Amino acid sequence: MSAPNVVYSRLDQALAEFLTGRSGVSAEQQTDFRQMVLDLSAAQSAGHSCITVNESQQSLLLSSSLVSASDNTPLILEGDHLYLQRYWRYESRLVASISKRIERQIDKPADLDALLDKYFGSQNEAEETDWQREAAACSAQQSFSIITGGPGTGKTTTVLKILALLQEIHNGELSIALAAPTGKAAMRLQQSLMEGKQGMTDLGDVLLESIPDKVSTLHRLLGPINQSTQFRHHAKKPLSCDMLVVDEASMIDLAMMSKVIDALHPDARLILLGDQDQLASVESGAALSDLCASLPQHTLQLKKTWRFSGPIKDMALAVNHCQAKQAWQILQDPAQDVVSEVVADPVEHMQAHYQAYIQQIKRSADPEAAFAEFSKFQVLAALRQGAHGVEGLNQALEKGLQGQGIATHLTWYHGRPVMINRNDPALGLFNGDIGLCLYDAERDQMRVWFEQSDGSLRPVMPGRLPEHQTVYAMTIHKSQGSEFTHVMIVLPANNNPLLSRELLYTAITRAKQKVDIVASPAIFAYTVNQQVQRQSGLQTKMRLMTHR
Ligand SMILES: Nc1ncnc2c1ncn2[C@@H]1O[C@H](COP(=O)(O)OP(=O)(O)OP(=O)(O)O)[C@@H](O)[C@H]1O
Repeated sequence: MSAPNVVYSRLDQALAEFLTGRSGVSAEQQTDFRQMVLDLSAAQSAGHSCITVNESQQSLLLSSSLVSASDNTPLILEGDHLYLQRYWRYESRLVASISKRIERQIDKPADLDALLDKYFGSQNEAEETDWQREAAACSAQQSFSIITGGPGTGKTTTVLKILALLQEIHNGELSIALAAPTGKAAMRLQQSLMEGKQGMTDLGDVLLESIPDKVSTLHRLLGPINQSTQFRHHAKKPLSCDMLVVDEASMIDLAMMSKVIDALHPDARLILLGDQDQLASVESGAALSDLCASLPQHTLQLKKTWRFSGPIKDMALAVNHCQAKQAWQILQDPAQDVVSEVVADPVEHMQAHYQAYIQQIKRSADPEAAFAEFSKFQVLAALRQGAHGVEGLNQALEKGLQGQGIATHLTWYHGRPVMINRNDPALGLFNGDIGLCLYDAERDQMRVWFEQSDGSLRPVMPGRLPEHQTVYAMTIHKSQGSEFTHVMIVLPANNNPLLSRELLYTAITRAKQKVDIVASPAIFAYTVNQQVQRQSGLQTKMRLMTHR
């Protein structure tokens, strides 16, 4: 049976036709076979790694030569989970390499307790547990660990101390690599590490220099091969580092997670940092939350928030704990204006808050000043399409800006903000990077400016940009790994299966100072009550593997 409201893409249909034609099942079974492939293909696009099939479907599937329980057929049936071979392999490889890694015991370093005291202070039994210290103790003795926690819980601070502590143990000889899934996330981690290191000068130059602060994207770390989904580094040609730290790990999809772990030397350590309550990756899999659930002894959750307080934190917690009524009350609370409902027309609200940016670019074409204004406010929409989706909001805003003399009828106009949608390592641009198009009067040229990881700006000619889109509004998915001073969150007017608590939580936690929300009470409550359920066999496989 097909799931309600599923629209099958042409790719789903073509795959179903192709496989059914070669399935070898009887004519009367072909309709059911085709339906299963359609559902599997659509599920994949929706982020699931597999679908669950009942017993009679299993016997039908096993009567086809295209289905087996091992890896040499296009479809794999493992228990009641049906996979496309590729995703089954990613899951299996990931489980096998993590299992090998966690079997490796690291002896407790002799001076570990003293070093933990040095970096985290001594832990008195009567005091509440210092989870940062616990995370460090865990990571120092395990070759695979996950440190999770909401924004501002000290993940970066903790990892910096862990790196210093391990370098002390290893006489500064560990080769450490740092990475994040997107350019933006890499840049944020790099900035936090540089700031953190400035506060640790008493460690001495030699130790500080052994802690890297250059962060690369996962793509760049693995070494992309043009026109291919393969990388230069893999199990047979592993990365040379002794230790890898990956931030924003909730954004890593199953395929990438499997490739990253494959590319690590079997003796290398891995620390994943992330917030397991955030949205899972856009692609298939919810690898971080599956791994956290499967490996509690390797997962440390930081619980105390150091940066956030007040209504943004209260709102994020209420949403995360599925307390729709409390969250709505915070939104309506007249005693605070940090988190508020937008009652005006969303496009007018948006236009009003982009005024500072518009006035800035009218005054000058200085890219630094333009970025400073642009980064103060960002619209995050739940959906791509529709009047309240990214496309509708961007179009309506551009139309409004024409009245202010901004030439938005042109593709490239002075002030157009764009977001890159595809990695272009040769050009040094990555999915999620934001550029501002500014008119250079001296050259009589439009140039698009991008921030680099060291904070400097560089121009690129518009014609050279990889796939991109206008970005006054961006999807919440695209905002992962970024922070903005003030965000405006726009939910659609009608219920939509893409709405979820994780989506809203991710959007709220992007804001540093202020959150405005466009939503009816009913849509808001619906969103808070919906939870993303991703079908995957990762937890089952991990359980089986670790209990062998
Ligand atoms: N144990 C601590 N004592 C005092 N301040 C702390 C502690 N841990 C973290 N902080 C402070 O809290 C702030 C947030 O820490 P940090 O950037 O490490 O959090 P994070 O979890 O990495 O945040 P994000 O998810 O937003 O990247 C920083 O200013 C940091 O100095």
